[in-house]
Amino acid sequence: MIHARGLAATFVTGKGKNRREVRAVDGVDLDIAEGEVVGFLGPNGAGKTTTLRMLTTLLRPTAGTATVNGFDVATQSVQVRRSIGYVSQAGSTFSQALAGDEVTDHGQLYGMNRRDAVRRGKELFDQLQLEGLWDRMPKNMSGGQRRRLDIAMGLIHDPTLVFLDEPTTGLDPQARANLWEHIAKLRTDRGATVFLTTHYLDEADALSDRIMIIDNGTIVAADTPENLKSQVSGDLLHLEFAAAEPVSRAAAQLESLGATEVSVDGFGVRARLRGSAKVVPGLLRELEAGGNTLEEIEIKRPTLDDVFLTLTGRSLRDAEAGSDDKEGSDEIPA
Ligand SMILES: Nc1ncnc2c1ncn2[C@@H]1O[C@H](COP(=O)(O)OP(=O)(O)OP(=O)(O)O)[C@@H](O)[C@H]1O
Repeated sequence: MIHARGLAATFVTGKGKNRREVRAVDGVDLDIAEGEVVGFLGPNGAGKTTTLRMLTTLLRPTAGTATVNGFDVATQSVQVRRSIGYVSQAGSTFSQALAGDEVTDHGQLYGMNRRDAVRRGKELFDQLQLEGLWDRMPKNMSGGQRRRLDIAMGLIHDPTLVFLDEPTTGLDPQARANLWEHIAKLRTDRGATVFLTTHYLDEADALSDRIMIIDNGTIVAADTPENLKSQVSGDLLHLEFAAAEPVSRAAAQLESLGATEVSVDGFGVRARLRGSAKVVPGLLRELEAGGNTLEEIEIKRPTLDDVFLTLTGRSLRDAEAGSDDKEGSDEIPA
């Protein structure tokens, strides 16, 4: 469905001695199979949107190659565009037209006749919980409704591959959860392949079969959410005892089981342990057999933020806080 090799985009900003090159995407390889939902995760400015714009032919790569649905993004942009759905970060609705007209016009842009576009648009309004909003202007809709309208526009011509750029940014938690359901249905109900960018860890985790993490224009990891979490960092284990005596024994036992970051604090022991579900029951049995009373046990599964931290040495949230704003410059691929 999508194959890219060495995809790169360099922007030139400023003039004269202020001239600067920004390597927004720096040699990305991608292989996305039919029916996959792939989450493209990374902090602000990591290169997500730029990659997406190259794959959707909105931006010509500075280097590298990519095919989408079998079409070359550099030489067959018309075929690529006709075969995909694209929902941009900014949305594609003009506020002065009625929602139904926008969707219908969009279908006609893709070569549909008006009757088919209206029929298909109404079907999508039903599926995306936009019933009754056909004659409403998008500017009078809620953020979640507008985002669902954007998705209806992206789906009007029935694409099998859908690109969503930060679909839930700016929505409240309820509207986000609602949109997640609709995104999940793109695959389950329509068999679509979905490529979505996000900087929300929970969103990538909840929706994706596979996650690709991009940082500074380079892919730093690509795997299922579960594999990423289990390979990169262990579960965080916290055992709390009723007395001090068993604490050091438990710590030694954890170390012998391969735990890392083992630390003792009062009557408690903390450690990171891979595959704790398999190891902890035996450990508890041994501790109990030795007459050690456990007051509390807590096991925290690693999050994607732990994964990002292990890979880059920064938390995704810190990376977000420290990221540059967009340059907003002339868009000149170098
Ligand atoms: N038109 C442009 N001119 C100059 N630099 C640009 C341009 N577009 C993007 N960049 C820079 O390229 C880098 C990658 O930007 P990109 O928008 O792809 O990141 P992103 O991961 O999508 O971020 P966000 O989550 O904020 O959308 C950033 O440093 C950004 O400032």
